[in-house]
Parts: sequence; structure tokens; C-alpha cells
Amino acid sequence: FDYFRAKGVPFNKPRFFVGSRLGMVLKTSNMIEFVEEIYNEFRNEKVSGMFEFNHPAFFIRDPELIKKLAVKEFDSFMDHRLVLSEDAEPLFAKALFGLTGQKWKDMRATLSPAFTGSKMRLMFKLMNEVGSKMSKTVCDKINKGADNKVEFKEFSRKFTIDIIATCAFGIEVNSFENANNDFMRIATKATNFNSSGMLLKLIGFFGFPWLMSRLRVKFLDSELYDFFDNVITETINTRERKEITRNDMIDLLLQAKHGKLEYQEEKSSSDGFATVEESQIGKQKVKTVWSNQDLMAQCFIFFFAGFETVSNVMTFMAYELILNPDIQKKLQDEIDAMNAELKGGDLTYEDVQKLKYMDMVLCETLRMWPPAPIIDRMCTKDFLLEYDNKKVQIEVGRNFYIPVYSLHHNENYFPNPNRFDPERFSDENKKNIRQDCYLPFGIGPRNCIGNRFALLEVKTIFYYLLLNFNFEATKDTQIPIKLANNQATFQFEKGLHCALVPRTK
Ligand code: HEM
Repeated sequence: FDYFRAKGVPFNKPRFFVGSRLGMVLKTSNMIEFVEEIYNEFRNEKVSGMFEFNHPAFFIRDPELIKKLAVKEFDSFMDHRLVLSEDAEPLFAKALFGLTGQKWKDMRATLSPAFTGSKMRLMFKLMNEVGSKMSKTVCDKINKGADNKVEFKEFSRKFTIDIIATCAFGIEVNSFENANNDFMRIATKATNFNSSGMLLKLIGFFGFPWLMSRLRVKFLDSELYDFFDNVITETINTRERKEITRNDMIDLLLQAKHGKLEYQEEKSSSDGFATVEESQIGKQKVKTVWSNQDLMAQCFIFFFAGFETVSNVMTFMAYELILNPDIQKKLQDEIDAMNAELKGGDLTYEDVQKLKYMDMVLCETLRMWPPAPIIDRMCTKDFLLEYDNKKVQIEVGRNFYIPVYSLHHNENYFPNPNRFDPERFSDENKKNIRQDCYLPFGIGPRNCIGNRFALLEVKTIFYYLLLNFNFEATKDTQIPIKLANNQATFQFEKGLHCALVPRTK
């Protein structure tokens, strides 16, 4: 607890055992309150300190320093702090997010060609099929008299499960017809951080990973591991035996396994303002031979990273549209115009790129409600941090946090930050946005590999939903919303209860 005092860095006064995480243990604050509390404690400092239980961590407030460490000095800050070892969670440890050093570089370079604009264009067909089919199912049900009141988080999970199942695993699920399918059951289990058992595990893994490793505590249920193992092994075997091509992620991973996937530079490759660029590391050629288990871990992380984040964005976007009917109407006008232009034809990848206002609304949702409100990096080479005539040594194994949420809500970077205003991202205004202060998909070579996929997915689903429905509040809608007092997830306390009212055109 003397770590920061010795370095002359101001720090959040730690409490015995819990450090700066009392709110996590007592469940008295949510993730945003935690980030804001630490961010606002030393408003005039570029760097401060906090404690993950007994583990000191730097908190970098200054965007230029963040950029310096996460981009320019990437070699010294390449990894995330590993709280899950290979013993505790083989799938996490072998997946891109958990990999470290050279292994991470090789895997990133192997996978990044699967996430370029041209690959997204091919995958869009699968996404579009699910989006349009599911909206039609919902429409038919409501038109036949089914209840039009939904809890939007639960509702959007059905879309994201079906899309990730078809795009990452090559499996059609149809969660609106069969709500209790295995994917949904497993996903719900994997992302349920609310139970006391899970809270204890989280405290253990965050605060005392070495102890958890000694005790051989597993993070995820073994049923989950078996489920992914069976699904992926079976799919890979069938694909290889029957030489089926489907342009989904399993296809791309198999191409990568056989060394046939290479990064292709593209002329214009923006899938929206929030798109992040791939670094040179991701564009290298690699010769590593990957095992089926390595591939399985990647499918797993696509599932894990791409399911909860996307359904969260969808829920927050629906909430903002309910609060701001004029914005909802303007977005529907754009969608209706596109629909008229299509004259009954299929929506294409290029059409989605043309939905400018959709991009503005989504960018603003990601600013107001970034699904990853805080991200971290771990020091992989001793580093002397110099700023404001100070010199602070950061040793290997120490990590720093980037307060994404607080940057997005700092009035110096986003005037009137609590106002939902898509106009910030208009052609005219977006040039005023500092790229180092807008980080919904992270920063530097370790940014979100699935960013294009995520943007495309949300836009496609909202296209079909808003074409057919108005989102309206009901007596059960919690306004203003409150977040659940849980620092492991970023969710509404009571969900988002609302009505999908069929549009009369
Ligand atoms: C709106 C939805 C999403 C958001 C806001 C989001 C955000 C993020 C953020 C903030 C990071 C950490 C970046 C950093 O540390 O600089 C990350 C990493 C990652 N995301 Fe996403 N993500 C989303 C959707 C997805 C999807 C759909 C996929 C996969 C299909 C995905 C796959 C990953 C992976 C594999 C990583 C680890 C990258 C690495 O370590 O090299 N994400 N994401």
C-alpha cells in the first residue's frame, strides 16, 4: 500500500484487503461509479494510483499519455493483466484477449485478415439473413396478437446469439422460435456474474490470482467447455470432410490454420466513424501452425466478447431512442428512404454504409454508454514514465487503466457530455472529436478486432427493427435508468422494459 507514496504519485487511499474495490465487494456501486470516482479524485493529475485489492495499478487520465503508452510504447505495454491463467481457464488463456507477447502477435496477425471490410462484406449476407428473418418472426407474432412488451436486453440477446452462432460457429439457432436453445442457455450461464459464487470467484481472480491458481479454481463451468468443444470439433470435422464453404468465421479460421489467409489492404475500409484501424502487427504474415484447440479458443472469445457487448449497445441505443423520439423519427426517415430505394430488393453491405444518421446515433450511443467503460494494459518491459517534470518507474507486471467512460464524459472533450446528441458525429462536427478521447473499441494494436463486425451487426438489426416498429416507453420503463450495482457487468438494474409498437405506414 506504500507503492505510490514511494513514487510520489497521488493515489486512492486503499482499504484493508479490498484496496479501492470496496464497492465491488459490498455491491454498493456500479462499474461507472467506480471509474468516475477514481477519475475525479485527482482532476488535475495526469496519473494517479489505485489498488485492485492488494495490487497497485496506475490510472492514466491524460489522453496524450494514454496514446503514448498504448500506441507509441506498445512494446512495453503489450498485454492485459492476466487474472485467468491457463489452469483456471484454458479457453480464455488461449484466446486472443488472453494471449501474451509473441503468441498474441502471431494470433492477432492470423485472425485480423478475417475481420477486414471485404470479409465483413461476405459475412454480411449471414448477418442480414438472421436480422431480417428474426424481425419478421417478431412482427408476425405481434401482428397475431402476441404481447408487444419486451425486456429489451433479453430481446436483443436473441438477435446477438443467433448472429454470433451463424457467423462464428456456422449454426442456425432461431432463438425467437426456440428460446431455450443450448446456445442461449450456455451464453446466459457464461455471462451471469450476479451470483454470490461468481462474485467470490471474481474477487479471487482479480485480487489473488496466484491463490486461485494454487487452489485450481476454474472460472467457467466445465459444461461450457464441453459444449464449445463438441460444437466446434464437429463443425470443423464436417467442413473439412465435406469441403463446405460458408464464408463464416470457422471457414476463415480453417483457412488460417492451413496458412491460406492473408491480410488484404483495402482502399476505403471504414464501417463507421467508430471503426478502429489494424496496426502493422496485425498485418504481418505468420507461419505458426495452430491446433484445433487454438481455433476453438478464438471461436469462444468471439462468442464471449461479441455477445454481451453488442446486446448492451443495442439496449442502450433503444433506451436513448425511447427518450428522444425526435431522433428515433429522424433515424426511421433515413431507414424508410433506404427501404424505398431498395424497392423490395435485399439490403446490402454497401447500403448499410450509406446509413449516415444510423452511424451518428450508434457512435453517440458508444460514447454515452461504452460497453467497456475501462480497459487495461500490463507492463511487459520496465518503463520510465516521464511527464510534468516527474519520472515514475513502471515495473514489469504492473498495469495501468484507461478510463474510457470518463474520457467520453469529460466536458473538455465532449461539451454537455450527458446530453445524447448524435450531431456531434455529423460530417461537419466529427472533425472536432479527438480520436484519443473517443475509445469505445480501445486503442492501439490491441484494439477490438471485432469492431467492424459489431458496428455492422447493430446497424443491420436496428435497420429491420425500426423499419417495422416504434420503440416506446411503458409504465415499467425505468427513467432515468439505473445501473446494477455490480462492477463486473454493465447492465440496467431492472432491465429495459418497453413496447415495440408496429408502425403504420
Ligand atoms: C459494440 C461491441 C463491442 C465493443 C464496444 C467492444 C469493445 C472492445 C474493447 C474496448 C476491447 C479492448 C481493446 C483494448 O484493450 O484496447 C475489445 C477487445 C476485443 N474484442 Fe471487442 N467489442 C465489441 C464487439 C466485439 C465483437 C463482435 C467481437 C468478435 C466478433 C469482439 C472481439 C474482441 C476480441 C477478440 C478482443 C481482444 C483483442 C486483442 O486482445 O487483440 N469484440 N473489444
